[in-house]
Amino acid sequence: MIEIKQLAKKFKVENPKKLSEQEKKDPRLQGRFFHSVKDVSFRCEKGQVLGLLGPNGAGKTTTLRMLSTALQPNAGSVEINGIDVMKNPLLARQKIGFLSGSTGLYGRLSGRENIRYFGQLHGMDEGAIDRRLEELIELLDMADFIDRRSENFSTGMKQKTAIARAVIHSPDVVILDEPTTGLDIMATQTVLDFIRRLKDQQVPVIFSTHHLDEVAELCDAVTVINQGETKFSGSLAAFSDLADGSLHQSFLTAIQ
Ligand SMILES: Nc1ncnc2c1ncn2[C@@H]1O[C@H](COP(=O)(O)OP(=O)(O)OP(=O)(O)O)[C@@H](O)[C@H]1O
Repeated sequence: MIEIKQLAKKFKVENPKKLSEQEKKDPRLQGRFFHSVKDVSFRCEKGQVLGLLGPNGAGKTTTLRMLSTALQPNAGSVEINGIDVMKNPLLARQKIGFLSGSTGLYGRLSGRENIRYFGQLHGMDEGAIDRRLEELIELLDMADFIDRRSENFSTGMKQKTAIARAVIHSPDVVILDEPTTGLDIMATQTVLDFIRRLKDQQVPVIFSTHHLDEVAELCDAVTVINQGETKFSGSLAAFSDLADGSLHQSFLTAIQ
């Protein structure tokens, strides 16, 4: 189980001229600080998939980066199976698999070497890495390209490699930032099937997306954030009930 309560994160605005027109008008801009996340709370139980929704700039990536320990929150708490992530970041990192927006693969290494390297960083022995790699290569349909240098990978190949790398250590919780963005229909389906399999294995998955069809297909729970605040958090059924069965309309109702 993962629970986050009242998370907040502000960034110092180093150069106000670089802010977009939208950001200049955003009420989260207060003096020299932009309060990207002001009050975000949600909870994802064992075996649940939670979809994190919100318009561009709502604070989804910032929230997920705090969950994964990549960013230190200014306020609030994150707990994974009772462990306080902020007090135990090293332990938490063992428990979390995090796919960030930028895949950041080492181009000179093959897909397999990229994934293997992360297994080593997690302290796995070579036999365990090999076994898990074979499983992931099959699940994510990577056999055709896994031994090629990753610098020439397509977007889909990069994303699959990055997902495999994020979960090589069989984490207790998986956090995916827009895992299907830029993928073709088949690669998207492979990634969605992979998330479904994690759910079958009782691993909680939190993923951000702009695709409501993915939410309908996969999610048990939905959290909507807008301008850095949770606007809705509940079951998919409750989200659907916000409007007359159209998730698109539910989303618009939630952010208003
Ligand atoms: N390091 C930073 N410094 C300053 N502002 C930041 C920083 N990181 C994020 N922001 C700002 O915080 C806001 C929220 O950004 P975030 O990337 O979390 O949104 P998002 O919901 O993931 O958006 P999208 O759907 O477009 O990916 C944006 O206005 C962004 O410009």
